[in-house]
Amino acid sequence: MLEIKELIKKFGNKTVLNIPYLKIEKNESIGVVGNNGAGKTTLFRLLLDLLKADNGAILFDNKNITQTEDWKVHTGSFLEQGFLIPFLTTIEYFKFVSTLYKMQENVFQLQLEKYQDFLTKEITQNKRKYIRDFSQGNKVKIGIVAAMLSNPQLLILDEPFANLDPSSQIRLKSIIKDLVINHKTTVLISSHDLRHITDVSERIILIDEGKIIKDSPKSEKSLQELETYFINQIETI
Ligand SMILES: Nc1ncnc2c1ncn2[C@@H]1O[C@H](COP(=O)(O)OP(=O)(O)OP(=O)(O)O)[C@@H](O)[C@H]1O
Repeated sequence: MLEIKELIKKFGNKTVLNIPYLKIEKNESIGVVGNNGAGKTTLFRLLLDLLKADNGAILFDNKNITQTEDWKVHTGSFLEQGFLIPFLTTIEYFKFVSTLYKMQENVFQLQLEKYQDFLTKEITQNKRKYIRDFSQGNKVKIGIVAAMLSNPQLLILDEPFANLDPSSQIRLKSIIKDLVINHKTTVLISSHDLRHITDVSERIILIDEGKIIKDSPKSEKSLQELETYFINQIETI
């Protein structure tokens, strides 16, 4: 589904991402981990064509994402609150998103129904409340649901668990697992929480200073290796 070749991103003189090659197959669930500033968000922004690479290419179904729009309708993402439109109500925003993805009304309604529990009553019952007036965590929920609304082939979420309460984290993990198992969605998620990541991902990619230093299937052993890596990072500070 996705192929990255010779990808380099610099800010000024500093190379913040350098990935010679990475392949992501359809229906993989991938967790991206790494310390602050490692390059996780930069990778996601490049995958979404929100940043221009200094070198290399990203292919979605063999087509360069900078040269075609085809992948956009198959990709759902939520990286940060800048993706939201604060002066809209939740339903107005979801409707806007459904239009972008050319969703039929009945499919849109079914999808909304599916995510009612995750959104919780605070969001679903406050129909006239603007997105700007919701709490940080509830804004994140709205952004995540918008990303999943169209049942995308590829779902990219940056730190989705960070602002969520424990109940919402559990609900989100169950939703992500359902997407992977029942809808064959390809999922790329970053998180600083190794437990959340290993709960929802079958493959874990570790980034350090812009480079992939570990890429392995999830297992007790790989989780231990990750924990050791992060402990060693403390000792080298
Ligand atoms: N617009 C920018 N201008 C300059 N440097 C940037 C810019 N965006 C990111 N960087 C730098 O690129 C590097 C990678 O940042 P990135 O946000 O991708 O890391 P991250 O792994 O997502 O970190 P975090 O876990 O803190 O979210 C950092 O050194 C960061 O300071």
